[in-house]
Amino acid sequence: MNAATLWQRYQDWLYYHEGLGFYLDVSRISFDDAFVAQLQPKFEKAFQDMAALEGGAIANPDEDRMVGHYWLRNPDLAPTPEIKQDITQTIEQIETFTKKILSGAIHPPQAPRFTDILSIGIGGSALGPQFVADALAPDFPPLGIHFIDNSDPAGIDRVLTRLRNRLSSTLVIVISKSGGTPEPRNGMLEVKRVYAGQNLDFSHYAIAITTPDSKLDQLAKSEKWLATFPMFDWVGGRTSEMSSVGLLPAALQGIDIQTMLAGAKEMDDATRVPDLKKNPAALLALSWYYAGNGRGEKDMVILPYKDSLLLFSRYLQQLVMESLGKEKDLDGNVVNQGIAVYGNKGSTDQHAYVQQLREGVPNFFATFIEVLEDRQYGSPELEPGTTSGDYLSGFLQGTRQALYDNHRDSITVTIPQVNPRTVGALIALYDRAVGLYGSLVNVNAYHQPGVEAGKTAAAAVLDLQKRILQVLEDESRSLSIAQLAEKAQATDQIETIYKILRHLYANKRGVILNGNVGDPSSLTVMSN
Ligand SMILES: O=P(O)(O)OC[C@H]1O[C@H](O)[C@H](O)[C@@H](O)[C@@H]1O
Repeated sequence: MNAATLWQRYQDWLYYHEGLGFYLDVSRISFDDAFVAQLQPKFEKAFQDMAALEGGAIANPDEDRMVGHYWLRNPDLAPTPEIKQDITQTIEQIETFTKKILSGAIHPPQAPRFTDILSIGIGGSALGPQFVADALAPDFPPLGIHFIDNSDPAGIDRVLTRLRNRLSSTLVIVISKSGGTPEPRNGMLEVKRVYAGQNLDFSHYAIAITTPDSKLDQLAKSEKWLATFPMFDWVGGRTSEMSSVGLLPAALQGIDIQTMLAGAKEMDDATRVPDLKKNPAALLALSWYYAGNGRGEKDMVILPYKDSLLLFSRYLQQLVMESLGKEKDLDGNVVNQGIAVYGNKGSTDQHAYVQQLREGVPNFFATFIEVLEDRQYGSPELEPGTTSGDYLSGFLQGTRQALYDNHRDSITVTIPQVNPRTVGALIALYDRAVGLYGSLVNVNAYHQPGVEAGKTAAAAVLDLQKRILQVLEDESRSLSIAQLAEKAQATDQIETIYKILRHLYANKRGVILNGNVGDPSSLTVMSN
C-alpha cells in the first residue's frame, strides 16, 4: 500500500471520542471491506447479546449468573431497584469510610492515623487494584499500598518485613469474591499471626471485601473486623475493578473514584453503539478476529509507552485469557479458543524482545498505547528542539512503522493523559471488546471452568501429603519411596510422593531422606 492509500485508510478507520480525547487506529490491521462485510452478521448478534447482558439476561449460563459490571458505573442500567440500591449504597459506604480513615476519625488503637494498606487477594481480587495503584496513585498517597497476592512464604515475608515498623498503623484489606480461595486465606492467616506477634488485635485493622455470607464474610463478622464491603454475585472477579474490590483501595490512596467511574461510563456509552465503525470496542474485536483468524492464532502484545501503564498487560492477561480461553463453545463443541496476551512497556521492550517481533515468528499482533501528554509540566530540551518525550513518541512511531513494513499488524490506542477518567475508559473498553469477541467466537466469556482442575489436583496433593506423613509416623523406620507409596495406597502417585518428600526435606519438616536425591530409586525416607 503506498503512502497516500495508507493515509486514506488511516483516516477512514480512525475512531475519535471527543469527550474522552480518545483515539483508536486499526488501520494497520490488514482486513479489507469484504472481511468486514462478512463479519457484519456476527456483529449484529454480538450487539444483541451485549444488550441482553446489560438488560440482566443470564449471560453466564454455566454458573446461572447475570453479568453486571456495566451497572457498576451506571446504576440506572441495573435490572432491579434492589441491585441499583446495592451499587449506590456500596459506593456511599466506600466514600464515607474513606473520609473517616483519611481524617483519622477511624484510626488504629495505637496511632492517630492509618499510614499503609496491605491488600491480600489474588487474580481478579488483585490485578485491578495493582494496575490502578501503579497507574494512578499520587507520588505521596495518604496511605501507601502493598500487596500479598500469592501463597509464597518468602513473598509474604518480604512484604511484612518492609512493613514491620508500621504494622500498628497498617490497614489490612482481605479481598476475595468467593471468600474461600486458599491463597488469600493463607495470606490472611499469616498476617494475622504477625499482628498477634506484635500484640496487635487484628480485628481493629482488618476489612473484608467479599460476597455477603461467604466464609470470609462470616469470619469477619464473627471476629468483629473493622468493616466489610460487599462484592456481588453478578460481578466476575476479572471485571471487578469498579466494584468495592477496586474502588475501596483506590479511594484510600486518594484516587478520584467518581471520575474513574465516569470515564468507564463514557466508554460504556461509546461501546454500546451497535455500529461497528462507530464503536471502538467493536473495532478492537474485529481486529482481534482478523489477526487471529477467529481462533486466536496470533498473540496480543500490549505495548504501552508510559511507565505508569506497565501493569495493564498483566491486568489484560487475566481479562482476556480467562474470558476467552475456553475448551468448548456455547453449543458444546470443542473449539479450544483464546488469545494469548503479553507485554510490558515501550520503549523498554524495544531493547528486549522487539527483535523477535520484527523478524522472528510472525505469531502476534501489537497494541501500542500512546499517551499524548509527556509529563505534567514542561520538558527540557535535551538537544535543540528535542525532549525525552519526543524520543518516546518517535520510538513508538518507529516501531509501529518497522513492524508494519515487515507485515506485522498493529493497533494504536491513544489517550490524552493517564488519569482516572482515561484509566476507567481503558478498563471499560477492554471489558466490552472481550464481551463482543466472546460472542463472535460463541464462547461463554464469564466463567472459568478450567481453573478448577488445577485447584482440585492441588487439594489432592495436600491430602496425599497428610497421608504419607501419617504412614511415616506410624512406621518409624526407613522406607523406600516405592514402599511408602504402597503403604499410602498411592502407587499411581509415586512421582508426586517423591516431590512432596523433597519439598518437606528442604524445609526441615520432619522427614529425613537418605541416598541420592537426584536418583529417586536410591532414596529411603523416615520421619524424624
Ligand atoms: O476473589 P476470589 O473469589 O478469591 O477469586 C480470585 C480468583 O481466583 C479464581 O481462581 C478465578 O480463576 C479468578 O477469576 C478469580 O479472580
